[in-house]
Amino acid sequence: MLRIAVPNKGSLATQAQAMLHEAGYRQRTAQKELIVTDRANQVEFFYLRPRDIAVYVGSGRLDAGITGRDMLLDSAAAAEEVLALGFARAAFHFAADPGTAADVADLAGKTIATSYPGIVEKHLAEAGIAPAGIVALDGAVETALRLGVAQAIADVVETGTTLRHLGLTTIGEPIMESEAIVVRPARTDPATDLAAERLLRRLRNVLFARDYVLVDYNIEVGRLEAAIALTPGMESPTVSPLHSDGWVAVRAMARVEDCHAVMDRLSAAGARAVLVTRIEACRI
Ligand SMILES: Nc1ncnc2c1ncn2[C@@H]1O[C@H](COP(=O)(O)OP(=O)(O)OP(=O)(O)O)[C@@H](O)[C@H]1O
Ligand SMILES: O=P(O)(O)OC[C@H]1O[C@H](OP(=O)(O)OP(=O)(O)O)[C@H](O)[C@@H]1O
Ligand SMILES: [Mg+2]
Repeated sequence: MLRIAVPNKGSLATQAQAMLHEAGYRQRTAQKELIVTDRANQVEFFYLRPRDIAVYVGSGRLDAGITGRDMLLDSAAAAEEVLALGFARAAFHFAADPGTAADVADLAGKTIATSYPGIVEKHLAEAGIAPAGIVALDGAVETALRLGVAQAIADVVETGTTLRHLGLTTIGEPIMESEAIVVRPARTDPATDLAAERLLRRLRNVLFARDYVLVDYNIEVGRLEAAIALTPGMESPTVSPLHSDGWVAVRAMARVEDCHAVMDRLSAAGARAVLVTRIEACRI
């Protein structure tokens, strides 16, 4: 049975579980369920702290897991990113009180608080910068500055609200861009490769189904080519005859973010009954 790690709390948990559910897997119905067996799909799900997931997967005890790219890098586990999932997007930044450090080089000799000491040590070592020390904290690291525990921090920044509330400013470029990812062990067990590939294929198709819609419309044959130029589809649109002479029905896939602009242009090009339908599930 394939053994998969799923985040049990925090920014990743809800969306990771929703995605697996959309991919046709049984997910837990109560927060206290720590292991769920999906017999129909031959998969066992282990609900773990996101920070521990790369470690379990890297050790080979679990065959795959969902975690954050920053957490994978911080853990230095023998696990590899195999699919980016596009949610829990955040940047990882140094920050401090305004005026205390203009650039990352100014962090030399300063104490830095972070929940990601692995990322920070690696980044500073590569840049040849020696901090006075790194204080590893579990969370709420921004507060460490106010309490005088450190002179700078390194933390996840999404909207920047937390930094703004404390009057802090980022230093230099982001250390990295993170998002939810699927990780697999660097050395996979060949016995689970097929089942893991099936899981990845399902997740890729969930992403696809979210990104694309089906566009249907009727158009006069004489205007077909102009309309098809607006909806080229993935391979080629389906064109079917209509009962009324001289008209055809067209079906094509389009990117969800483009669909309203495409609908406007189709209407202007003479299309009638322009309909957009969400894709419930697919295998592309
Ligand atoms: N505000 C945020 N917006 C988007 N992604 C975030 C945010 N905070 C954290 N993340 C990302 O989510 C992943 C897990 O971080 P999260 O903060 O949920 O874990 P945690 O700190 O262990 O949990 P908690 O904060 O609940 O104690 C990381 O990859 C991180 O980059
Ligand atoms: O830029 P923002 O949108 O404000 O988001 C960033 C904040 O979100 C995370 O905190 P979280 O809620 O995970 O708490 P934690 O620091 O205790 O992990 C992160 O550690 C930052 O503090
Ligand atoms: Mg957090």
